[in-house]
Amino acid sequence: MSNSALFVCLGNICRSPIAEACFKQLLQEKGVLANWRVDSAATSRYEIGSSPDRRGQKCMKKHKIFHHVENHRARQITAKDYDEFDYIFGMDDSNMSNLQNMAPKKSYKAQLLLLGSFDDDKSSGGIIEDPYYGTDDEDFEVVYQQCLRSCRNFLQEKS
Ligand SMILES: N#Cc1ccccc1-c1cc(NCCCN2CCCCC2)c2ccccc2n1
Repeated sequence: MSNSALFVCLGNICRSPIAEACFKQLLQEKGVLANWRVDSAATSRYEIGSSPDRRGQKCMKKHKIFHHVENHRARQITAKDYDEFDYIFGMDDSNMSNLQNMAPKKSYKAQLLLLGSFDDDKSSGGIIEDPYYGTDDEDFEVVYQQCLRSCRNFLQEKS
């Protein structure tokens, strides 16, 4: 059974830490978290070393999932990640094209997947928008709900 997933967004401080935390929470509820390696990363170098965005922290604390990523510090994806992870999830089309362009020239293990493609609510067209310039908690709550539905459906499809 494949057991490693990397969640990726532009800066690794807003969307991908929330997705990582949702995925870990679902695995913990299923009693299989110990079987998985789960992490998150950025396509850019914008925020390397930064903690998750404070608005995202607030949202994750509200949903009691911040403990899964409270020690996370933003990092940029590496070529090694493409051979170490079974699944690499991007959040939007820009992430997906960056992931394709940053991939090693040779073949690699990871499947590159748009996380929102697993969301049964199709109103966002599978895109989890960047909330960085979002002005309130609502934007982060929308990201959280999209990530939770998508991660839940992905795990159901896998089992
Ligand atoms: N870029 C863009 C962009 C476009 C549309 C919506 C959001 C963003 C946006 C902007 C950010 N940082 C501000 C610009 C950073 N500097 C850009 C020029 C190089 C030096 C760094 C973000 C930081 C962390 C996570 C997500 C972010 N997302």
